[in-house]
This record gives sequence, structure tokens and C-alpha cells, in this order.
Amino acid sequence: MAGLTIDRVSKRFGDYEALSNVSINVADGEFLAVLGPSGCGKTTLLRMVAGFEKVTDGRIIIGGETMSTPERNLPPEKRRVGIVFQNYALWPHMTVAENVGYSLKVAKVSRAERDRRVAEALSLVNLTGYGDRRPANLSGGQRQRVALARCLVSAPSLVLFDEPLANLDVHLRAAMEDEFADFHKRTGTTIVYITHDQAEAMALADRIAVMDEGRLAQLAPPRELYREPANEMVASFISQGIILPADVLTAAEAGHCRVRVLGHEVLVRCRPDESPRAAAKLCCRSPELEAVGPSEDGIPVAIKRVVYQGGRARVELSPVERPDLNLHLEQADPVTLVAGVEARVRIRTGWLIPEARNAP
Ligand SMILES: Nc1ncnc2c1ncn2[C@@H]1O[C@H](COP(=O)(O)OP(=O)(O)OP(=O)(O)O)[C@@H](O)[C@H]1O
Repeated sequence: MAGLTIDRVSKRFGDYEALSNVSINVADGEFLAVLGPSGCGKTTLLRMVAGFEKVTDGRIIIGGETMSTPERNLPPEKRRVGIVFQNYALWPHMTVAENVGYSLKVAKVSRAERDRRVAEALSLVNLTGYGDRRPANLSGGQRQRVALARCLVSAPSLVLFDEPLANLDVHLRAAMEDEFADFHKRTGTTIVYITHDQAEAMALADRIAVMDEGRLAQLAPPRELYREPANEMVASFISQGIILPADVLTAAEAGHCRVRVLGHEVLVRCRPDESPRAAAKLCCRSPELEAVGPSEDGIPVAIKRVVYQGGRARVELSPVERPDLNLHLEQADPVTLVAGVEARVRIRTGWLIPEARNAP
């Protein structure tokens, strides 16, 4: 297996810049998810790593070998990059083993060598013994594993997944997430996994690259993305962060500072270089908000919607004095908050979003 370096890569289609100066280092054996809303440039990045698309600027290095520069683009078949697509069409008239071994047959690899490599690939995806079956006699998850084996049979140095679970139902998705995580643990394959589903990215990846309009917004492990988003886009995209206006009252001390938010002082987490400033932004997660009693010190809010979710409810609300702001929290059973009434809410803590000039 091999690492991947995406070094200051840009891609223009005519006048349109689909990717701007993106740099990502993927370590040997790492599982990297590339996450972002539709149109942010995920697929373009994947196509350039695979060699289907040329870079306009920058370079791509796989396993120490430069694969793409504006002057030179090594073709896909010379890159040893495997791809698992969303539409993993298998040939229905071929057996599982024939599907997996097809590329070797085309490459005129000998029968014995082919059988050995097909058996090895099927074993890597836990499908030993399934070689003689037809795709029609497999479950959706097993078919996806055949597609993975088909890509592994050519011993790729890097495997790219392009939204592989987007077409599957919710139960199968969860099962396949486990399969992929297990596969990665067993084989140590370097993986780049494209998705727009943040729960999937969080469940699987060592680190997540969040893309926004062709730029890398943040590259960090899942917990850091959740707890310390680098900017407003990441804060609101990951787990529906609540963004609130805040004034910073004190400089950072031991990772915290005091802010005034909606008329209340709160001690929040922050970067070590924070100092007092006005018009800052605070990111709160729903567990950081709590409903308090009517006589307690809290922000007066109007409850807009209560959605019971089994054991707890998602409560959507707005501050009485700032009806333009949307907040949400979770209340465990017994759910007492109801839509249409006023209540009080306390912000326990949050993350002070760094000023734009400090963002990476
Ligand atoms: N061949 C092309 N010519 C012109 N524009 C393109 C081309 N390919 C992609 N784009 C544009 O580049 C931008 C990024 O597209 P890309 O497919 O990489 O996004 P994405 O993040 O993968 O989106 P999705 O999740 O919807 O697949 C889009 O605005 C798209 O219209």
C-alpha cells in the first residue's frame, strides 16, 4: 500500500474553478473521507487522483511517484488505483469469480495465477466459497463486496470509494459501514472515501477533509471537526451546529474564554490565541443547550416545534429577542416542552469559531 499527496491542486473547467489550491496528505494505510455538499468538487478530486482528469495546477503523488502535473498525466491503468463506484454493475451472466477475475483475463494473466488472485481477493472481502455463485443469488451487501474484490484483484496501491453506499437502504448501509471498517482494519489499505453523508464519514474515517466550493475547509479527525470547527461552514455542516453571535470578553486561558452570547456570559472552548473582539461567532451543539425552569437564569425562547424521536425529543426554538436565530436541543423523556409556549434555555458551553484570518 502507499500514501497519497495532493499538493496545491487546482482544476479549472474553462473559466470555472472547480478546485482551488487543495493540499491533502494521506498516510500509508490511512482511511480518509472527503466530505462536502453537492458540487463542492469531491468527484473532480477523485477523478484527478484516479487519472481520468488532468490537474490545472499542482501535483498528485502516489506511493512516492508523481502521477499528475499540468504537463504530465499518467493514465488511469498505470496508477494502480482501485475504484469502487456507487453503481457497482456486475455482469449477471458471469459467476462471482469470473466477475472478479475479468480484468486479469483481459490482461492475459495465466489461469492458475488468475485463480490464485481471485481466491485471495474474495478472501479479503470475506467471500471465500462464493466464487461459483451468480450475482443474482447474492444480497446487495455481498454484491458490493464482489465489486470491492474486483477492484482489489489488481493489487491497487490505493482504493478510492465514490459514494459506494448512496444507493443502498438504511439497514444495508449500516451493515456495509461495518464491513468497510472491518476490511480496512484487516488489510491496512489506504482508502480515500468520497461521501456527502457526514455520519458515514465520521463512522469510518481516521480523518475527514471537508470541502466547500472547491476549497479545503478543514482536514481533521472526526472528533476535532465536531468539537473545533475551523469556520462557520464546517460548524453548520457537521452535525447541524448552531451558530450564534457572540462578543469575546477575555483572552484565552487554558483553552477557554468568556463570551457574551444573547445577553448571557458563558465560558466557552477556544483556540489559544483568542483575544477580546466583537462580532464573533459561537458554535453550539444541541447537547450544550439545556432547558431550565421558569425562575432560573436563562435565555427566554419560543418553542417552535417538538419532534418525538423515541426516548427523547428534538426541540426547535428561537430566542424571544432574536426570532431570526434557530436553535435546537434534545429533551429526554419525560418530554415537557411543547410547541407554542415560551421557556428558558441555558447555553452550557460551545466553541468559539476562529476569526477568518486564523483559519487554516
Ligand atoms: N467536465 C466538467 N465541465 C465543467 N464543469 C464541471 C465538469 N465537471 C465538474 N464540473 C463542475 O465542477 C463543480 C464540482 O463538481 P463535482 O462533480 O466535483 O462535485 P461533487 O462535490 O462531486 O458533487 P456531487 O456530490 O453532486 O457529485 C460543479 O460545479 C460541476 O458543475
